[in-house]
Amino acid sequence: MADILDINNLSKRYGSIQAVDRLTIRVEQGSIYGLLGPNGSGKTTTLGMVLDVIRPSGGSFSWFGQPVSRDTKRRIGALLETPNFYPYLTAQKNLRIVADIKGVGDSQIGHVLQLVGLSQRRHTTFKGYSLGMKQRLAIAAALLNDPEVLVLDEPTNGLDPEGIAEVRELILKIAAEGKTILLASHLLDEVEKVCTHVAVLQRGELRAEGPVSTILSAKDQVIIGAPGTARLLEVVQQLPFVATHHTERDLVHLTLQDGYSSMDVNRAMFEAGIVLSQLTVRRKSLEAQFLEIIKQQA
Ligand SMILES: Nc1ncnc2c1ncn2[C@@H]1O[C@H](COP(=O)(O)OP(=O)(O)OP(=O)(O)O)[C@@H](O)[C@H]1O
Repeated sequence: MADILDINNLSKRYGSIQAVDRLTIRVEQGSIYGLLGPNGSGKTTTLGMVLDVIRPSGGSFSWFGQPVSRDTKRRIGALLETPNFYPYLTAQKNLRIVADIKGVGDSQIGHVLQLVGLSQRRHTTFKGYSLGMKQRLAIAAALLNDPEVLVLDEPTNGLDPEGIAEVRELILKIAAEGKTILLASHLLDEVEKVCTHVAVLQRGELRAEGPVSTILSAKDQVIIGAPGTARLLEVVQQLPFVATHHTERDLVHLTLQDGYSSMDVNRAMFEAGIVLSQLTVRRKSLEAQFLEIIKQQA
């Protein structure tokens, strides 16, 4: 897959605050890429830099293999904050104004209204829209120039559950049209439901990156104990299907590679002549997984 966006050691410092610290990520064509992190982790600053509205302190990035330019910007649709629409004009008229500003003509208006599910309400004035509809209209505006990439900052912020569901569905629909999407979110649940890839940020630093299915997979933890922890640990270290392990008090905590279960652990221990005094499986929530990623390197 071709790279849409390449970010290389990108940094931003505000006085004593290192908002983004040598961030390196690649966004592949066709992905829905989530920047996930708590408030203040540098998501908005990162989006601002790649959209050329915030000047980096260091590092570089390229869009479609090229430095940022008017040409590359034309291929990107972005929604960093809720845009101002005219409250007393209809959705359609508002989009006409945006199309005019973007210099793209009216040809896409019907299509984008359809895409965001507002065709039926195109003659309603903006002030009569719910927050969810307003957000969808804003996304429609960002799509007017038929961009290859859509960049969204916290796209469901402030919406009610129905609005959140609508916007998430819309993101998937836009991606299904072949567009690449880069979005920032502090909601783990959102990234898990919507994104194909994720970069976890904390205090401006990259903590984990990759396909959502591997980074945020909520793996079970197998906890085992036996008299003689040293020998137990020795055997654990030789098991090829153990993904991670650590010791807490006298117990060894394991995560296993896909396709293996506590039964395999039990069998392997038995074969090594170890009789386990404890074997427990702890289901790990996604939330716990995320907190662990952040905690690991804090
Ligand atoms: N213009 C600025 N001047 C000084 N510090 C800033 C500025 N913009 C952002 N920061 C600081 O940089 C850090 C990263 O902020 P940023 O807004 O990028 O994070 P974020 O992950 O998008 O968080 P949020 O979801 O709260 O917007 C924070 O500590 C923030 O206070």
